[in-house]
Amino acid sequence: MAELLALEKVTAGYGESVVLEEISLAMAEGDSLALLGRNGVGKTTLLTTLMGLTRMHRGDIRWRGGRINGLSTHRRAQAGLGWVPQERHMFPSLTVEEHLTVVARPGPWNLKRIYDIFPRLQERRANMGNQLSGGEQQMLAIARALMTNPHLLLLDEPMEGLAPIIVQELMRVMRKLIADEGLAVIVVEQHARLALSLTKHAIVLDRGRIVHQGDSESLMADGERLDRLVAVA
Ligand SMILES: Nc1ncnc2c1ncn2[C@@H]1O[C@H](COP(=O)(O)OP(=O)(O)OP(=O)(O)O)[C@@H](O)[C@H]1O
Repeated sequence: MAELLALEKVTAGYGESVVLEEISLAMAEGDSLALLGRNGVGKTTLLTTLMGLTRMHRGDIRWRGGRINGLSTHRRAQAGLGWVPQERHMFPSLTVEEHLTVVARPGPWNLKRIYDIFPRLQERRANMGNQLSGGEQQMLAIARALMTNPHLLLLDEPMEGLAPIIVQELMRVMRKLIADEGLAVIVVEQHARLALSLTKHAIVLDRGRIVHQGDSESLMADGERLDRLVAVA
């Protein structure tokens, strides 16, 4: 499989402060990566660095063969990086359908396919952004990123604060996206086992450095190691 994304010794942070140190990783087209680690170790910062929102001190980011270090967030989104931020960023004055249509770009994902995969959003198509439950907002945040027809979806704690039944529904959708649609994803998750069950590969960060890199299945099978690395309950 062709290389989709590669980070080479990326050191990045905010202003003078360094949060990520010497991060190197590579993903192929259609690959899926769980990004794990305790609170505050730099997982969100890694996603925002991919989107060009932090200060890169050193290193290179390669995207589909070209260096993108200097590209703006907007250009990265145009190049196929789809970001679903933790805060979801819904607009109170737009309907569900407007959230989806304003960002639409040509490609396999369109309104019909989005409504097929998220029937709940079709039911809510005329509701405003501030009239949605937390679960519906998360579905809309993912759907909106899909409407940009990304080559890689970056998901920042998609399950956070959601009821178990909604988590199940989102897991079903994400499994479909990854396994059936072959969409490449990076998923940051506090629920390590959920993220590992979805993905092929896993990375664990600690204090801004990669402390484990391997396939998700073996990390899942080694519960003791997993608990030690991410301190899950
Ligand atoms: N905008 C910012 N400006 C300065 N420092 C920041 C900023 N955002 C995050 N940090 C710092 O960067 C470090 C890593 O934070 P980050 O949010 O990337 O971690 P995380 O692993 O995603 O944690 P969490 O699971 O709590 O979201 C923390 O020390 C945090 O205080």
